[in-house]
Amino acid sequence: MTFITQLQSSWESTASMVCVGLDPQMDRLPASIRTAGKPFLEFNKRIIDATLPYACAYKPQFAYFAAENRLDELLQTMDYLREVAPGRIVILDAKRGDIGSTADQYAREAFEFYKAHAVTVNPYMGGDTLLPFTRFAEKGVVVLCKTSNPGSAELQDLILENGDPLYLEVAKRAARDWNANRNLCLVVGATYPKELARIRESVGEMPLLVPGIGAQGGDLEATLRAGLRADGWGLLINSSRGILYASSGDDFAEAAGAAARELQEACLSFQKNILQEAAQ
Ligand SMILES: O=c1ccn([C@@H]2O[C@H](COP(=O)(O)O)[C@@H](O)[C@H]2O)c(=O)[nH]1
Repeated sequence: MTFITQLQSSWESTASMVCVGLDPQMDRLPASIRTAGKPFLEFNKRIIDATLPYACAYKPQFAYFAAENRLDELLQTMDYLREVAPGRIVILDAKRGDIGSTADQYAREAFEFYKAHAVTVNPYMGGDTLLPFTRFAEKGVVVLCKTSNPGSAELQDLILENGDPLYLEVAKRAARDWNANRNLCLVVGATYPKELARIRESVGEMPLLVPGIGAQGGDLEATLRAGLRADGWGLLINSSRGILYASSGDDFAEAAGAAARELQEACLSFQKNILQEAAQ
């Protein structure tokens, strides 16, 4: 099954567009988990179990595991997700990008070693550096386009000779030139709904991974209005800290489940209103 088919099936079967970010940070884990033999794995398992009914996707962030020398726990988290969440999409957020020969190794790492359904990549070295990823035709390649951080305008909003900002050129090339295997998705921050609307207009039905809801303060309704497709899907709404650290106590898993549920319900409620308005 291709990534796009899997993603569509995941949206519809879970009735959710929520992607739970797995960004375990040692100093934010509850004391009872911090002392476990494999604290990141233990934490992730509890979070996954609690959020599973409300999530269509999970996004482990590579840096959190690498910084603590806990990549074995990332691998075990990936195994656990395959075991308990078979219908969910797993995106390895590693933001890879390098010359082709090295990118080949990054692609093998994401798809063969970690067995992710998709990986995030940085396109700013050029389209040739995406090929090692996109040649895995069944896998998803999630290309940074307009990122959520406050400084993303510094380079991504630079105006080109054709009058377009750079991020829009990236979106257009993704839709026109880089998507031969129909396996691309773009990253667009929820902190930039106007830009999100311009990107949606340029890329047709392409799925968009949208971080920035929760801890970064993105506007959920504006995001959905800007980016939902006519079928009511098309967006993966990521929240990491807003779900993982909804409570710092021993009730952290219940609190994470409640936060994921609240986000899922808010998405569905906005989705319903937006589709109803479009039908009028
Ligand atoms: O533009 C981007 C691209 C990636 N991210 C990643 O998403 C999560 C967001 O975490 P929150 O705690 O929900 O803010 C994190 O893993 C980032 O590395 C992003 O935020 N913006």
